[in-house]
Amino acid sequence: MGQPLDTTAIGGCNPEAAICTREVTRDFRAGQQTITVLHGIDLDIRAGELTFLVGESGSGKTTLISIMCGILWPTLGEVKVFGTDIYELGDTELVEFRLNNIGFIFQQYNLIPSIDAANNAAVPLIAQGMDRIEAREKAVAMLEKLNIGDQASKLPSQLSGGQQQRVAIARALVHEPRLVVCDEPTAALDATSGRRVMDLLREVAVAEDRACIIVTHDNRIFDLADRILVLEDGKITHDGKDMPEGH
Ligand SMILES: Nc1ncnc2c1ncn2[C@@H]1O[C@H](COP(=O)(O)OP(=O)(O)OP(=O)(O)O)[C@@H](O)[C@H]1O
Repeated sequence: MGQPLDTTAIGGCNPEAAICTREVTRDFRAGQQTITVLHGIDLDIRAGELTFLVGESGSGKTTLISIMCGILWPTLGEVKVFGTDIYELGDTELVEFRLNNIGFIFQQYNLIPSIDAANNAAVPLIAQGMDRIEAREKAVAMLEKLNIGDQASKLPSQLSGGQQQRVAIARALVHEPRLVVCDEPTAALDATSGRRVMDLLREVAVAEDRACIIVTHDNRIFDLADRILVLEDGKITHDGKDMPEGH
């Protein structure tokens, strides 16, 4: 943990890096103008660590994690996830790669309103082809770990915001993906529930062959990071175990 990776290996990417970005740039069109949101990001995310990505609103955090998990194409640059150059994959292969390797927790929970909490949490397992009863059992077990097992049969509309967020977290973790990417996973939670979510992320998402990236503004959990990256105006300006002075 904490050792700098040798970035001079194969194509600039160390084969041991869980995620490797090289010269990742992302532009958006705004009317007649082009705005560059990410400026040539070079990063190696190590397996076995909780990596936090922090930065002011608009600094590009969501854009960067979306690129890292295969849902937003970079304008330029290369992204490897566990050695796979994800933007070189065909559409179907990319969907399959995401399904089998990546769990997302986004700020919008995107739960399916017409099915209950357990079936929402079971979605990745069912998409992978698991029998529905077995998938539901695993989903309920994950909801129990998040302390909302008693809400398993409720529709999303019958749950509080924090409970809906935990269903979304259960859905992201239920298939034990190798990469878990979270945008503000504790923002809607009280301190105790937030700690529980972080404990679960460490349990499920941190292992020798797994990686976890968390975008957060929540200074209650900064002490739980193994590594903190600060993004300012689309550039990484800090990379260390602790927050930089003045933040
Ligand atoms: N689809 C888009 N079209 C145009 N501009 C966009 C688009 N997506 C993001 N942007 C712009 O890119 C910049 C970075 O946005 P991004 O959401 O990555 O920032 P962020 O650091 O995650 O912010 P926050 O903490 O508020 O979520 C912002 O100026 C935003 O307006």
